[in-house]
Amino acid sequence: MFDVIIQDASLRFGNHCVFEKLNLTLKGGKWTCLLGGSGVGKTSLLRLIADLPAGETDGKILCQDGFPVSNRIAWMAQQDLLLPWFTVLENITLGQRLRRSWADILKRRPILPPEVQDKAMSILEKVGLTEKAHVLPQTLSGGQRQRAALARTLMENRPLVLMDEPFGALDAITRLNLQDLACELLKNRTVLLITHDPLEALRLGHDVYHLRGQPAQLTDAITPPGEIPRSLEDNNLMALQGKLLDRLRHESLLEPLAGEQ
Ligand SMILES: Nc1ncnc2c1ncn2[C@@H]1O[C@H](COP(=O)(O)OP(=O)(O)OP(=O)(O)O)[C@@H](O)[C@H]1O
Repeated sequence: MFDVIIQDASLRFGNHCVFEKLNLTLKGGKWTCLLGGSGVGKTSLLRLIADLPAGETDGKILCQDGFPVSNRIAWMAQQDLLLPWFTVLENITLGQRLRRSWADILKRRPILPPEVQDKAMSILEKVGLTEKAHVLPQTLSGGQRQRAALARTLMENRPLVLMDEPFGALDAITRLNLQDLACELLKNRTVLLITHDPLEALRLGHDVYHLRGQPAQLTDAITPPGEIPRSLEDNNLMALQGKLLDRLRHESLLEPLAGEQ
């Protein structure tokens, strides 16, 4: 487990400075949650960490252990990005399929070696999708599709997991269940989760940040007490949610006022 240090990150699209000299440490093996209004720069920050930038960028992404961050990242998005013509099993082993070498192909090695297939089936069992391994994604519910996407993320077995509103489109109960499942299965990974839901951030985040303004800046971290996923019956959580909602609402009320001046 290693910290990921984002140092003096800047992003600009022409005259639009999204953020400038932004600093953030993702603690090793912990969940960092990021809230913020639409268009403030959350996804852009994720893309910058994953080295998928658009626009002019600056700054450094450092791993505490000195190794580069590339090849250590798994990504989970709001859209499950399952390929409709592949079965669930084929989808979750997509990375392994795409990384087949010419030698594997020329030597006619199986597309999925037995050990990869076993690992995939064991992950599908963990996310409760054993029965769905050989069906197409179109036959799955929204929650099942996101569980398949989580399984694909787990197949990649990367220490740093970047999640861009992965539960945003789900109903409240499915969302809570998937939050619990993700917490269990991503234990000891370093996770950066973007969400619009303060309760989700407070249930899952060891550190919760709010990105606001233009150029965007991070507020100080909120560090709710207790293990994650935190219980909904935790009074602390509800009190913090109230404060955070107030802060987020205050920001959205300020925006049109600033525009009027
Ligand atoms: N390729 C691009 N070219 C120009 N501007 C861009 C590009 N990508 C993003 N932007 C701008 O950068 C800003 C930040 O976008 P970003 O997608 O990071 O926001 P966000 O906080 O993730 O928003 P949301 O919560 O709505 O997804 C926005 O103003 C957006 O219009």
